[in-house]
Amino acid sequence: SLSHRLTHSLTHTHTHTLTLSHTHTNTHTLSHTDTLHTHTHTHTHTHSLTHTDTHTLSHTDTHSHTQTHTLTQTHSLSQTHTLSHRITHSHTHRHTHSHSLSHGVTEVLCEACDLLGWKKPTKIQIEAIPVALEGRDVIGLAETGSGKTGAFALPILQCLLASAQRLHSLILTPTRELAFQIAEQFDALGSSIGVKTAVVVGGIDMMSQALVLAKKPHVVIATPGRLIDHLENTKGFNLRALKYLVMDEADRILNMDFESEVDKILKVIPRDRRTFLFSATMTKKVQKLQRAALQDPVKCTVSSKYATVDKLQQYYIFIPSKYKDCYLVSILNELAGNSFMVFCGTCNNAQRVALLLRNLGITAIPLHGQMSQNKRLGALNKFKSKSRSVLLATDVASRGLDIPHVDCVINFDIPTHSKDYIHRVGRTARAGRSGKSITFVTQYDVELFQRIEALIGKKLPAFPTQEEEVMMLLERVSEAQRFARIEMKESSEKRKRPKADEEEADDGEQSSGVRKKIKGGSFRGRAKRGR
Ligand SMILES: Nc1ncnc2c1ncn2[C@@H]1O[C@H](COP(=O)(O)OP(=O)(O)OP(=O)(O)O)[C@@H](O)[C@H]1O
Repeated sequence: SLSHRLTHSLTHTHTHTLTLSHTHTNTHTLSHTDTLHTHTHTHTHTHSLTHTDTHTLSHTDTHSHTQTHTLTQTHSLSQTHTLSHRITHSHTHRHTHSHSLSHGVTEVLCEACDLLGWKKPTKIQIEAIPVALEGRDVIGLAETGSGKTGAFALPILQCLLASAQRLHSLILTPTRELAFQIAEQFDALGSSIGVKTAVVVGGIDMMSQALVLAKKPHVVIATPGRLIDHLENTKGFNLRALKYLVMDEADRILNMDFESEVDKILKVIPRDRRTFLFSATMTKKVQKLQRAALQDPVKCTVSSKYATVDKLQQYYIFIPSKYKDCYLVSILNELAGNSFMVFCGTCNNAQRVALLLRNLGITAIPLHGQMSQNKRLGALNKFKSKSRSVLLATDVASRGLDIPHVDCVINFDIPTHSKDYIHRVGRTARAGRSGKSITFVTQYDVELFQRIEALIGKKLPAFPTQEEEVMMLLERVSEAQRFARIEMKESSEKRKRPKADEEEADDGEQSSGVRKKIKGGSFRGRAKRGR
């Protein structure tokens, strides 16, 4: 009965020769892969026919609706069981709401956006999605927090809907946390159509990742180093059938740090693929962009120059280097009740300042590259769930992390690369919310600060502080500094000892408890202007 229906449907389609021949061309190209994929694509072919057919017939003939259903069931015989099954669902939907497509995004994905509370597409999504759906390569440049992830995830999901395939897309990101976050967004948008994702990042057991990869997910989200590891060492894993490559934070991925990794990856994925580059700051160096091997890309630029978000109030304070800790404590105290991300230049300083703040009763937690991956995720989750109000981070957290409730970003150590400034302050004032940033500028940082102002094309106002009040904290901050130094020393000795339980720095939450030696309760309770 199946074949009968198929023939029937084909007959129908034959009347629409134009569309059909298009589908045929497609199949032809695709079948030039290995045997396994020819198999999958045969199904895709079937599906495409159905698609064309349904689309045309649905305006006139209700009967064709049922027909499509049966045909798509054929499709679900392929490996991609769940996805295909849901595809049926989406098609059925399309019949009932054939006009509620938005910017070319199909109904079922629009519904997933609705569930996330995305009422209308953001500017970059309006620009990039239709172009990506046309099958073009895209360079997407838009300010922080403007929904770039959705701008590349939706077209990929839609492509998967049209022709389901395992190991279909690869998203490269510079940091582990960002990889998890992107996977969450793919899962949220794609769960109703059964999309399977895998996160492949360092700091996590290779074996368990290999098992996940053996299940052949549709979308792999990876940091470059660990992906290479798997490409080289995990049997049966390859990306030879890849359809989409995305470089998120593309300027960073195309940077020197990832040079050899990216080159290796590009060698083992098909040339005949789509490539998307997205970032809030993009390299202008054509040479670097060429490395991504884009084919006639369309540039979707939403912000002119390196704009920071309108709803972000940016300040600086000019202070002597030796009083930085004191000013930090004073500002955290003055703006108590908010959530802060405080950026430090080194892992060591992030750790030190976290201990110092904790000694003063402020719920602070560090996040940096010398912590174990478990601790890193733990710290992020504690901050996300608001059980810690201050996250002390290095630039490992400056890009991409989407934590909606961050009210204030403090550049405790000024960023040495001006572009990092844009990414750091972009952790607040996301998706239309407002936020504040304060950059500490010491006698040593004037030139760097001027470079930042030139990059963003703005002169920043000074953040108002009362010097005398700040200085009143000096004694207590000095005491806390002293204890933090002792704790740092203790934990570094612990690490040096053989058989230390943890090789990497921990987050200090289980540290020696020196802070208990500082008498009295919480710092805030006693501060002059505390609230
Ligand atoms: N159409 C939309 N409507 C409302 N919110 C959206 C929409 N698209 C994305 N968002 C939300 O906006 C937030 C920021 O999105 P996203 O993380 O993709 O930003 P980004 O542009 O990648 O930022 P960054 O440059 O910092 O990486 C997320 O919480 C996301 O859920």
